[in-house]
Amino acid sequence: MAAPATSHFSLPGWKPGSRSGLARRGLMLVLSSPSGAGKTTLSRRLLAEDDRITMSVSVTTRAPRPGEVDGKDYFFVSKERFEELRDTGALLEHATVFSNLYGTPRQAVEDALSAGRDVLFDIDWQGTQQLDQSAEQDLVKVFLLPPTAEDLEKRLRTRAQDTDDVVRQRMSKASDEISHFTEYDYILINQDVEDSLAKLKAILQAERLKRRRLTGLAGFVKGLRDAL
Ligand SMILES: Nc1nc2c(ncn2[C@@H]2O[C@H](COP(=O)(O)OP(=O)(O)O)[C@@H](O)[C@H]2O)c(=O)[nH]1
Ligand SMILES: Nc1ncnc2c1ncn2[C@@H]1O[C@H](COP(=O)(O)OP(=O)(O)O)[C@@H](O)[C@H]1O
Repeated sequence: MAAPATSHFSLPGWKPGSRSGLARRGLMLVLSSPSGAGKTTLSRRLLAEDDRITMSVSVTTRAPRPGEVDGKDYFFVSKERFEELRDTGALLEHATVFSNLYGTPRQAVEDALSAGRDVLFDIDWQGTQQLDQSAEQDLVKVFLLPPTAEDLEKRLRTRAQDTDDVVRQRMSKASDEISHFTEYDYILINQDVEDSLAKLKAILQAERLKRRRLTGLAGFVKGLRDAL
């Protein structure tokens, strides 16, 4: 006998009320770019508009910029504390960027993923390579490019949070950073924030539908076929 029309809501693997429907593994969305291309801006917008993704808050030995909040933008730590975290395996990946140490706390990422949430990372190419080795299947790698070199410099200057020396240092590293674009799955030329955000959301939506992430799919399809 055919099952009642609503019975698929109780099929294994189907989460009632969830917009995506099927239970799935959380994914790890990485945003990398040369400094000033717009990672922080896009990350904030995405987090504000998508309640299924959590930011991975990195630890760093860099000094806070004006307005940056400890525990929200970064965990600002001493070099000694950073080394202790790194040496006790508390970091999922770590790298030196612009003479400062940066790393991703492991526990928060594992907790979010096991709760079925997605995690957003603003990390450089070195960290991305390390995540690729440990979590390739869960990783979605997006690289942002500035539309022009002039735009990049203007953005670094209008952010007005770094000294002239720091801006110069970041501009001179930009070409090296950009050379890693081939290691990424998606490229966004960040000319217009709204347009880039729409594209980033489209990437996320499509990646969430990848068959291999849908842990509830086999049970759902089995239930569906049994009912046919
Ligand atoms: N590998 C790695 N890179 C990080 C991490 N956190 C931040 N970064 C990168 O470090 C670089 C400098 O970051 P930041 O000092 O905030 O400067 P900004 O990119 O100009 O905003 C950027 O490329 C970040 O993506 C981390 O936990 N791991
Ligand atoms: N598409 C864009 N068009 C114009 N300005 C932008 C755009 N994206 C970001 N910005 C500005 O550029 C500066 C650097 O952006 P930010 O998000 O801090 O870059 P990143 O995190 O990659 O270093 C900020 O002042 C930001 O408001």
